[in-house]
Amino acid sequence: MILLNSIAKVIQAFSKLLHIDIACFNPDGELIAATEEYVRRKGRKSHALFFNTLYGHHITFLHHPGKMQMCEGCHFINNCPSKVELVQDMIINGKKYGYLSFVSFTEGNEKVLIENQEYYAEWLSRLKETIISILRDINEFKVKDVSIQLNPTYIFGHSKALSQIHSLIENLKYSTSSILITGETGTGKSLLAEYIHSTSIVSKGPFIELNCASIPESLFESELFGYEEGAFTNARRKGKPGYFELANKGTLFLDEIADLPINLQPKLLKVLQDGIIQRVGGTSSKKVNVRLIAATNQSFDELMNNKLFRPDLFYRLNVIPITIPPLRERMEDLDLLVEHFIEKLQERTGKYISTCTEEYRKLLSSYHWPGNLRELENVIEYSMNIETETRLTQNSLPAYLLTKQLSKPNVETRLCEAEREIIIQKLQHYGNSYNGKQLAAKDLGISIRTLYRKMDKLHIRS
Ligand SMILES: Nc1ncnc2c1ncn2[C@@H]1O[C@H](COP(=O)(O)OP(=O)(O)OP(=O)(O)O)[C@@H](O)[C@H]1O
Repeated sequence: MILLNSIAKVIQAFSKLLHIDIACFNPDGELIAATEEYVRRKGRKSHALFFNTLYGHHITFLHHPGKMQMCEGCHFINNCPSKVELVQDMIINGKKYGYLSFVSFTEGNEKVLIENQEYYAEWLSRLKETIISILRDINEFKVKDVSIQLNPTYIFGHSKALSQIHSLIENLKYSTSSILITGETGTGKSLLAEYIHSTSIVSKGPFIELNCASIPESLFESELFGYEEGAFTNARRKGKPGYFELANKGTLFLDEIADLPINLQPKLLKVLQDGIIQRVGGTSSKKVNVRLIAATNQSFDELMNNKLFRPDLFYRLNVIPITIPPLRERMEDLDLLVEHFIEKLQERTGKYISTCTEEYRKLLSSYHWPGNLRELENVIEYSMNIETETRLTQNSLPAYLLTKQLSKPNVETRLCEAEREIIIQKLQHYGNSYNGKQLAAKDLGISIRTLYRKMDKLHIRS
């Protein structure tokens, strides 16, 4: 759904030149850029299973793909809108960059592609080289291309809190002030950040997302600010742009900002104040124009009390604070969200169920949703997969949810809930990064492996 503006632009140019549709996928089979027609016809589904069958084939020619045996396992089996596809692995020196596909959806184009296979295969190879050279410069799979997700669907619902957030965002259309989004896990902070970008004055620029919890501390500075050639051992020739440079004239979304190492915080503060960055190992400076949105599910009061977050940076980020309440505090929005997720998941599950029974709805509304919207979406996806009726019924709800509804919690359930709360508290305190988990495990007196096992069992997101 996101990103790589430069790849999207190259794809548009090749598509215009060759009069065909084009799609580009990452090594996991997720779409990272495509022509609009491709997205309209085939959506943004992951093609992981299908591509696995193609790995190592170099260029594969698919005529009426939905009917081919090798398409077994693909969502579009027997119902594929593509007439012809020319697919190529993007592999260089054994490193997998993903897949590229030239597609024709019309009969006229189908004929041209079949008759000129070699010509198109040559262009496919050229496009592959161009894209790989871009991907080498960008940490591609953390970056998202807004150019093909112009309108992330954000459901605001009828609750007072969400209506207020909606009006605030309407008011912010022409602003590039920093925003700090807080809220429990799964409340929709990342989606809201994308939505704010897509409705803002910088929406034509890139939306670059960086999860601060996923980057090793030693790489933070070079990831944020980039580096020059020779800055350190293994540095790339010609250096590499950092996230600030990539987000120039657009939005930089720093997710899990509370995990930003304390020694880097003054550097971030400085860039936010003067808009000037200097690459690691570089001597010259560059002015960047970046709108910053940050998000966290941790409490800043606690972090600041424990001297893990600098108050000056907090105030600089918190110019416009937005707090998304947990789902259990805005159950008025549940119906709308259920409808939205059912519709959203039709394609993925291949079930064209459009609603649920009253009983199903009631059971959902009496649950407390610790995982918020993410958990709700997962429950609905589960139900849609196993439901045999034309509406979602209570029979398709996951067992854990039904047990919680039908019986009073027994001692074991209560213990699990207490354990879950304590672990979540510790993770909020120490952060969700690997280091944070190590500290949390130490504090709890368990090994990190036991912590992971418990997180898995108690459905705590790692
Ligand atoms: N208002 C909404 N309308 C529609 N879908 C939503 C909404 N809020 C969240 N979702 C969906 O719920 C899921 C979780 O949302 P998201 O990843 O944005 O949450 P988050 O708060 O950033 O989570 P975390 O803190 O764990 O990173 C996503 O699939 C997202 O699309």
